[in-house]
Amino acid sequence: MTTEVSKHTTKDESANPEPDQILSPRRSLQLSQKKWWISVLLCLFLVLLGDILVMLLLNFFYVQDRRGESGQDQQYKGTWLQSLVQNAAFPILIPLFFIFPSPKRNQETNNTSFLSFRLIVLYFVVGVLVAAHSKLFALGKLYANYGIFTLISATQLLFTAFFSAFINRFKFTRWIILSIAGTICIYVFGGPNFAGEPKEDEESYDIQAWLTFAASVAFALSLCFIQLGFEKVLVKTKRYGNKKVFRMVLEMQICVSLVASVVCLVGLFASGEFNELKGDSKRFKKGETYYVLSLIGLALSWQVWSVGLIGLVLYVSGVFGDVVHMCTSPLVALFVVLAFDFLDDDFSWNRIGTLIAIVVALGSYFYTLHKRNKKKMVELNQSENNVEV
Ligand SMILES: Nc1ncnc2[nH]cnc12
Repeated sequence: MTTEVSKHTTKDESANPEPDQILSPRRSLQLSQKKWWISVLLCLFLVLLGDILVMLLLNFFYVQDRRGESGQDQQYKGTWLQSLVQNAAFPILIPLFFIFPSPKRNQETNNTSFLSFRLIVLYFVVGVLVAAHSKLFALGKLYANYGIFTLISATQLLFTAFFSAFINRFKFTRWIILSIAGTICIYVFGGPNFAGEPKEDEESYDIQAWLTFAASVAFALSLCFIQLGFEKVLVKTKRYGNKKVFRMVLEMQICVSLVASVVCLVGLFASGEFNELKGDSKRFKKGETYYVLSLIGLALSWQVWSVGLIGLVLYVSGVFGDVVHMCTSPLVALFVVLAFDFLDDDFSWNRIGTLIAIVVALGSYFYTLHKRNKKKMVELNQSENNVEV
């Protein structure tokens, strides 16, 4: 399988040995697999942290902004701003991009172009998809009951699996299928409450369904194209040799967010929403300073989430990234229950059940990854034995 688990040793690397390759191939593979597990766990933690912070701050924002009390039709406004906030804090990643190391320079990585035409097209397409799902999810959340939003947005994992099968030639194992099924149940039954829901007489389920379906498709496609970009396009620039390094995640996130932010900025001005910002900040219960601070906090939290998610796509796959994102739902709900006291929210039995189910859903995916790593080790041992004979 080529789409999952980085190819730990390649011909190119053996031609230009780095410290790892001076060790025996077996030890070197062991080390790179250990590094790979640490990277995966770190990205998983970033997705969890990002998901929790985003939902806490979004709830804070919608509790404070009193849009239902304004007397005008404010309920569905402010979504260009929300989608801009989801993407706009990417400049904080630029210093990190220069801090994180690139693979050591060698003949292959020396004379390489920074951007190729295909890479520019990829960043543009993914940027537009990200802007689209940011805007559509932001709108979908406001049109009706959040439980229905969750139910429909659970299709994002089905779409991701479907598109991955074609675009990334993703191979399913029975453990991955179990993990996907478990994740959908966890997401549907364990989700948090959301303070931006409209009053019952304002709910519009039809519009919500279409917006959320479209958002789920755009989100799934963006994950698959990001994976394709890492495996087939970014690799071809040869800037990173044949390695999967964290710098690639930062490059992808910075370039994609730049495009998405431009699209959202155009939307913000073209829709006239920009002129309403002053009124929005004045309506905020805690005052303008908290309005600005909550938006800054949201923008930073979205970056944490995105970097973790794109990291999981790089190290594992788009399907795994989505599984992790959706599995965080009950933990997000737990933090929302602890932090807010609205809608008689409590951590009910179904949520406790989904918390336990996370172990099964993530465990079965991890089992597949562990088996693949083990298979690589066995193959290496066999090839070493063959050489010795
Ligand atoms: N993937 C996603 N699922 C649900 N809500 C989202 N908001 C932004 N991205 C989302």
